[in-house]
Amino acid sequence: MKIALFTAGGDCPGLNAVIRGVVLKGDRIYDHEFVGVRDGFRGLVEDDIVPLPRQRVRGLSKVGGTILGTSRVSPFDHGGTARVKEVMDKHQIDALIAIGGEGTLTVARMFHEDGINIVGVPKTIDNDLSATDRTFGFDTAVSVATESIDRLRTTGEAHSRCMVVEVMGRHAGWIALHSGIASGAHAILIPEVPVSQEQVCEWVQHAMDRGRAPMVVVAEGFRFEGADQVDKGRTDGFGRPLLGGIGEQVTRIIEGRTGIEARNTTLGHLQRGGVPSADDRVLATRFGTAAVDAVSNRMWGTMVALRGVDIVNVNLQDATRTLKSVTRALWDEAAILFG
Ligand SMILES: Nc1ncnc2c1ncn2[C@@H]1O[C@H](COP(=O)(O)OP(=O)(O)OP(=O)(O)O)[C@@H](O)[C@H]1O
Ligand SMILES: O=P(O)(O)OC[C@H]1O[C@](O)(CO)[C@@H](O)[C@@H]1O
Ligand SMILES: [Mg+2]
Repeated sequence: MKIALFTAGGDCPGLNAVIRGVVLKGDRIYDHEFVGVRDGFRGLVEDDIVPLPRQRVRGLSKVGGTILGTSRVSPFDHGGTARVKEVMDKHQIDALIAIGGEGTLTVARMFHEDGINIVGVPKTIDNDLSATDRTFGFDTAVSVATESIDRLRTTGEAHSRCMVVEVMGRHAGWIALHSGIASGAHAILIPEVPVSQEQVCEWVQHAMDRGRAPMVVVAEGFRFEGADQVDKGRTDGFGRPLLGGIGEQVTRIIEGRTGIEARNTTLGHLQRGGVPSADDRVLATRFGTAAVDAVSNRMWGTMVALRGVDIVNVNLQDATRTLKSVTRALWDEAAILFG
């Protein structure tokens, strides 16, 4: 078979390990031919296709980013499935492997419904896909955030300041929850659990009174009780608001209400860049080799997923139905130690 791979949506550590896993197993076991699509859906509608021989994927499992490039371009603004079929026919491509988050996989489901042979691989640092126990990229993002918080803690302690850290995650609080627990934060603020300004200041004051430099981890999608999400006033390539700015707001509120000096650090894209962790390399490689099995078995309209220690195949229809959110019970477990 001739198979085209593409990566779409935000990049994340491990994408190259998936590409390597697909191509090496596909070449060795099935004798498939591979091509790469440049910049996600942009390359698919603009016919930007490059050869992807096994030599091209050598040593890639430890390399961050994606050798294919990515974008948030929508295929439906540029001819949709009809155009994609045209490009596939021109290159005699039998099947697509879509590596992306919930947005990309939703489009993959639509392609499948329109008769395109496609298999998905879930990725995102946000870990917000319900059909898989974990997505690769998340472990690396949590490690980067945790190391950063550890560093902020020593400077916070030196100055007896409250340090606020804004982390990514879009509408899910997974990165905040995990990095906050790992670093022993005095408050973890997530989109799933709005809390009041009074409560946050009470935790900060309590930590200060115990002789600690208060550490607050806030997810970009958090909002105070009764308030709206804070965004940058700009939109992404698909017209959705870019989240960010809540860390600065939390910092000003803490200073204003408690008189404790506070500083905000927004980690931003540092969480997505650089080398993938060992765990993410392993998961991404396993997803890649399983995806090429799924294509070879013509399991169109499915994606690979982690269940326990096993890699399984799930229907894209089920996989894209709901986001995976942090439960109140999980947050409550962490909240016992706040303040
Ligand atoms: N419901 C949809 N209908 C049509 N196109 C969509 C839809 N959802 C997403 N897309 C297209 O797919 C692209 C990739 O999706 P998105 O930007 O949500 O990233 P993702 O794959 O979810 O990854 P991540 O969230 O980790 O960045 C979008 O920019 C958009 O062009
Ligand atoms: O790379 P962009 O377009 O700034 O998007 C940032 C968004 O992408 C993610 O990093 C991954 O979905 C989110 O956590 C964040 O809100
Ligand atoms: Mg998404």
